[in-house]
Amino acid sequence: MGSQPLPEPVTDAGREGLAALLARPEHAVVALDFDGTLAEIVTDPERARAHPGAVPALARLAPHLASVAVVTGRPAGAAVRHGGFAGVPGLERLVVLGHYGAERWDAVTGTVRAPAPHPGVASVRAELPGVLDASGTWQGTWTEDKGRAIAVHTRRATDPQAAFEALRAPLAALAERHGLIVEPGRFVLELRPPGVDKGVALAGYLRETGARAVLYAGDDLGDVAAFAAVEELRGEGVAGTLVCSGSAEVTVLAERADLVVDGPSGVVELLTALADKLG
Ligand SMILES: O=P(O)(O)OC[C@H]1O[C@H](O[C@H]2O[C@H](CO)[C@@H](O)[C@H](O)[C@H]2O)[C@H](O)[C@@H](O)[C@@H]1O
Repeated sequence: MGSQPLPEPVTDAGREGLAALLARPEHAVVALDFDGTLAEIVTDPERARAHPGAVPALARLAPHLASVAVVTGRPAGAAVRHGGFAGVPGLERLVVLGHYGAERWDAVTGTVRAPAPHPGVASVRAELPGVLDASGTWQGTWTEDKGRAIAVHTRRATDPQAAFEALRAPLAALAERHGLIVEPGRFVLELRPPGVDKGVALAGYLRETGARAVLYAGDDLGDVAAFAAVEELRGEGVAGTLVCSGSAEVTVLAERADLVVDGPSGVVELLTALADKLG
């Protein structure tokens, strides 16, 4: 069986980023979003699982690198569970930055570090049913209580886009009343504490590891902050490659990416190609 061909970034910065990663992988971090990047989008978030090729590819790739990190809006423990990341040979140093960086799971300890919960979440939890009722009947709208944040999903609503648009303003007002922000995503509006995002989380982690190169892959609006952080870090001499896990639902990342691949299966092909090159 031959090697998986390595796709070529379309930008100079992306080509430089990939070349730096391949030249000195021990100084490189590969960081990836979970839903829509490592896992196919499904209608029920509880049923999301890492693409079957994702963990095997990461397990081959990670030993060559400074580190692999998953940077997700999910609670860190949920991402570990849905991803099947715990106890995998090769992923002994994996880190999951959950809740947009508010939580952290380290494979080396198997534990989650998290700050005290924001008090606004409990108030939002109490008021949300009333706000949803007052916003009209969006049949199929569904609430995911993530403990430190609450996500209102419209993917299963009769008109997902209309429900998303109609709920945006009332949920923003509810969040603001209690010191939270709204994080919009793929047919989801998440009410969560401010102060951290994927860019802050990723930049902090790259500084901690002393990485000189990073490849970041994402698919959704929450990943824009991570893209911006990588763009900024290029100015500080960290080589960066930005990968978009492409979908018809979100186009903003594709416009900024050095490389667009075909959803999670394309991400897995890329990870496999990198592992083949470094193996
Ligand atoms: O940062 P991510 O790893 O991309 O997590 C962001 C949100 O992902 C999940 O919702 C998305 O995936 C669901 C399962 O495929 C899908 O049904 C939903 O429409 C998507 O928005 C998750 O449920 C959220 O909690 C995450 O914040």
